Amino acid sequence: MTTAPTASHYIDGSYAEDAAGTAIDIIYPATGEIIGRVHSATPEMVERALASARRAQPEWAAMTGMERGRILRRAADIIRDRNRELSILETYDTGKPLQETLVADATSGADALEYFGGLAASLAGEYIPQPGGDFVYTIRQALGVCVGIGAWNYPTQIACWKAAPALACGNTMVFKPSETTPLCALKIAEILTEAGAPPGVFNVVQGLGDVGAALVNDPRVAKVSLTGSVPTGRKVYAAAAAGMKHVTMELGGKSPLIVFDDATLDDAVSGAILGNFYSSGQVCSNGTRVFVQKGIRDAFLARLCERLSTAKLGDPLDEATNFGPMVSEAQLSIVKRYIAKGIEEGASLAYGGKRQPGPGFFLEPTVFAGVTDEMTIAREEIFGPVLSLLEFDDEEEVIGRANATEFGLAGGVFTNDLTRAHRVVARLEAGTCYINTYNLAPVEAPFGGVKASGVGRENSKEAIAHYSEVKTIHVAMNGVEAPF
Ligand SMILES: NC(=O)c1ccc[n+]([C@@H]2O[C@H](COP(=O)([O-])OP(=O)(O)OC[C@H]3O[C@@H](n4cnc5c(N)ncnc54)[C@H](O)[C@@H]3O)[C@@H](O)[C@H]2O)c1
Repeated sequence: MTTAPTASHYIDGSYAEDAAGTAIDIIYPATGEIIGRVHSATPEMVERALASARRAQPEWAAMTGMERGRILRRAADIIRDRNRELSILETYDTGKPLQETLVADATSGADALEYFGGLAASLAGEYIPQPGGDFVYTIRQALGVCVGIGAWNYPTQIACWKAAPALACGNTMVFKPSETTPLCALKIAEILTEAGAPPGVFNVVQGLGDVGAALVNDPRVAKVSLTGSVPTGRKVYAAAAAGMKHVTMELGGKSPLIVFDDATLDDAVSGAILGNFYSSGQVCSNGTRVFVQKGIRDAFLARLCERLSTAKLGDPLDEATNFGPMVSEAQLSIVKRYIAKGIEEGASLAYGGKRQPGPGFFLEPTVFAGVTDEMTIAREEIFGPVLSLLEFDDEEEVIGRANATEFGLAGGVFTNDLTRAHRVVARLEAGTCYINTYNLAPVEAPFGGVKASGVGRENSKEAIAHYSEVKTIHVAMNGVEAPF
C-alpha cells in the first residue's frame, strides 16, 4: 500500500498541488521514517478552496435533504467497504495500533456520515399559530461556508464529525487537518466525491496555524469548528468573534475519574486504562486525574500495574499490538518533560516512565501515585500515556477537587451505589460524564466541553443547531393595521 498522497490538497472535486508552499514531511511515528510529503497551502490555494466552497454552497443547499443525505450515506458505505485500507492509513498517519484503528476511526467517521445523512431529510422548522389565523413558521437554513480545523489524534474521525453535520445542513466546508497528520482527510474528500458530492462541497487544504488563521479570518466563512488545544481555541475563538462567526470549540481537558471504594475493582481499572492509555493517552476526554478512595487505593494501584504489564507495545500494524507510539518526537518530548516534572515535584513513579529504545516515538504507559492537586501533572493537560493517581476520603471533598480546574470536558465515576453515581455526575462540571464506564463517544450522543474545554457540541441532533440557522417568517392572513 502506498501512503504518499496523490497531492497535498483537495479542491473543487480533485487533487491540487502547489509546490511553492512550505514542505511538510509526513513521519510514520512507529519508525520515525518520512513516508511522504505535502506542501502547505499558499494564499492562492486557500483562495481556490474558499472560492470553490462558496461557489458550490447555494446549489448544495438547494438540493433536498434526502438527496444530500443519500450522498453522505453512500460515503459511509464506501468507508465501511474500505475500512481496512483506511485504518492502515490512519495507523501510518498517527501511529495508533491497527487493532484500534480498525474499530475506532474510519468506522466512527462512517457512523457520523450515516447518522447525519439519515437526519438530513428531516431538518425542518416549526409552525406557530397566531391570533386570527395569522401564523409564524420557521425554516432551518445552512450557514454557508464552514471551516473545519483538526487535531492530530483522530484525523479521520475529526474530519467526518465536522463534515457530516455541516454537509447535512447544506453547508460546504474547507477542512484543514493537523500538519502532523495530513493523510486521512484527503481520502475522505476523495470518497465524498466518489459518493456524488458536487465539486467544492468538501475541500482539504494543508498547512500550519497560519493557514488555519487565514481560513478563520476570511469574510466568506460563516462558521469555524476547531478541535485542538485550549490556547489555540482562544486564538481561533477571538478571530471568529471579530467576524461575528459561529464557532464550535472542541478543546483540551484534564478530566477526573473518581473511583469509590465500593466500585467493582476490575471495571474501575478497565475504565482507568481506557481513559488513560487508549491511543497512547492522546485522547482529549481522558480521565487523567484518577481519584481513588483510600480504602481501595492499594488494591487499585496493584491491579492497574499488573494489567499494564500485559500491554503489548510494538509494531502498530501487527494486530496483536495494543499500545502504539506517540504521534511525534515533539509530543514525546512534551510528555517526557511532564514525567520529569512529576518526579521533581515529588510524585512517585509507580509504573513506566521511560522511552522505548529503538526507532519510533514509543513511551511506556506511565502511572504516578501520591499525586497532589497542586502538582503540575495534576493541573495541566499532558496528552500522553500518563495517569495521575490521587487519593480522597469522601464524596463532598472529591467533587470539590474534581471541579477545581479550568477544564470541563469529561468526568467519570465508578461506584456500585446507584444514587451516589447520579448525585456525583450531576455536580461534575463537565460536558460528558460516565458512570461505571469511560471514553465512549457514539455519534448519537452529544459530545463537547464546558469551561475552557469548549463551546458547542458535536454529534447527535445537538450538532444540527451548530451548523444551521433558524429563520422566522411572520404571515398575516387578515390585512395590516397601522396607527395612521
Ligand atoms: N475536545 C475534543 O474533541 C478534542 C479532540 C481531540 C483533541 N483535542 C485537543 O487537541 C489538542 C491536541 O491537538 P493539537 O496539538 O493538534 O492541537 P493544536 O491546538 O496545536 O492544533 C489544532 C489545530 O489548530 C491549528 N492551528 C494552530 N494555530 C492556529 C491558529 N492561530 N488559527 C487557526 N488554526 C490554528 C493547527 O494547525 C491544528 O490543525 C489537545 O489539547 C487535545 O485535548 C480535543
